[in-house]
Amino acid sequence: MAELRITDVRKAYDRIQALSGVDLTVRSGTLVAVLGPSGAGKTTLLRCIAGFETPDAGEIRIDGRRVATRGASVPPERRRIAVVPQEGALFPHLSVLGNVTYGLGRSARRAGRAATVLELVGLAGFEGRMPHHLSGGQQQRVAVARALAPHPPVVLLDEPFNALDAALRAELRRDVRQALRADGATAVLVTHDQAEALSVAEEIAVMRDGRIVQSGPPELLYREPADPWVAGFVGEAVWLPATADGDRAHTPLGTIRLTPVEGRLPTGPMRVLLRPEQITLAPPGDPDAIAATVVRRDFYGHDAMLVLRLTDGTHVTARIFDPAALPPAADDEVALRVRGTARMFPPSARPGATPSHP
Ligand SMILES: Nc1ncnc2c1ncn2[C@@H]1O[C@H](COP(=O)(O)OP(=O)(O)OP(=O)(O)O)[C@@H](O)[C@H]1O
Repeated sequence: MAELRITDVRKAYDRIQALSGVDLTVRSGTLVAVLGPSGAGKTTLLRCIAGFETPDAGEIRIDGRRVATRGASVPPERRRIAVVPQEGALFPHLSVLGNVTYGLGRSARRAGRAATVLELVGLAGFEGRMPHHLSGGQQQRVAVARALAPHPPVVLLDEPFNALDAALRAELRRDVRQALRADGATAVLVTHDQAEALSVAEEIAVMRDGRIVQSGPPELLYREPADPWVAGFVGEAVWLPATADGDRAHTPLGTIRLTPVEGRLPTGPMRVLLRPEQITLAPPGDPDAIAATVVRRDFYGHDAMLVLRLTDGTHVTARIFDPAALPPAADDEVALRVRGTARMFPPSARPGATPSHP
C-alpha cells in the first residue's frame, strides 16, 4: 500500500480535453471513488494512473516516487498497479488458484498468499474451480483476489460491479470493500453510480468535464455539496426559493435552519437545498406544520417517495420511511415538517442533474 498523489494532470486527445487539471490524493490504505457522468474523464484518469496513457502535463506520484510527468512515464509493469476491470479479467484455461497465483513469486506462493486473498474475498475452498464454473459475482471476487495477491501499491477498480444485477452488486461491493480494508489496500474505484460511491468509499472525488469539482467524505458531499450540480449528482435534491435571515431562511416550507457556508450566513434572497428524507409527515396538532396536497406516490417497499404541492404551487419530493403510515392516494391533504438544516446557494444557482430514485 502506498499514497497516490495526482497533481494538475492534463490529457487531450486531438481537440478533446479529457483531463483539464486533475488534483487528487489517495491516502495510504484508503478507498477513494472517482464519481462522474459519462465522458467526465474517469477512464482516462485511471489509464494515466495505471501507465497506459502518459499525461500531457502534471505529475503522478506513488509513495513519493514520480511515475508520470509531462511526456515521461514509468511503464505499467514497473508501476505494479493492479487493475480490476468490469468483467472478463480471468484466464479461462487456469483454475481459480492458477489465476490468483499467476505472476506471483515463489516465496509469495509458499507464504500462502493465495489462500489469504481467497479467504478475504469469501472464496476459500474454490481453488480448483475453473472460471466457467463460477457465477459472474464469483469471477469478480477472483479478479479482486488476483489483484490483491502481489501486494500492489495501488488497486484500480474500473466499474467492477457493472455487469451484475442489483442485489448481487450490493453484496459484492460490501465484501470487496471489506477485503480491501482488511488487506490495507490503497484503492481507486471508478464509477458513475452515486449509491455505489456513497456506500463504499471513504472519500469521493466528483469529476466533471475533466476536473475534480469536489472531494471529501460521502456524508460531507451529500450534506454540503459545493454547487447545485454536485448536489443533484450525488443525490436527489429539493430546491426552494428562500430569504435568508441570520441562521434561518423563510421558504414555502416554512422557516428552515441554515447550514453555514464556510462559516458564514449571508442574508437576502437564496435558493436552499433539502434532501427528500428531510421532509416528513408532521404529527397531528403540530403548530408549525405546512399544508400540502399529494400529487403522486411511488412505493418502493423499504420507503416511498411523495410528490407534494404546497399552497403556493411549489412542488417538493418527500421520502417516507414508514410506507405503512402513508396517506393512501393522490389528492390527499397532508401536513409536513422539515428536519435538520438546509444548504443555501445564490438565487441564480441552477439545479444540476437529478439521479433517479435508487
Ligand atoms: N482514445 C481516445 N481518443 C479520443 N478521445 C477519447 C479517447 N479516450 C477518451 N476520449 C474522450 O475523452 C473524454 C473522456 O473520456 P473518458 O472515457 O475518460 O470518460 P469516462 O468518464 O470514463 O466516461 P464513461 O463513464 O462513459 O466511460 C470523452 O470526451 C471521450 O470521448
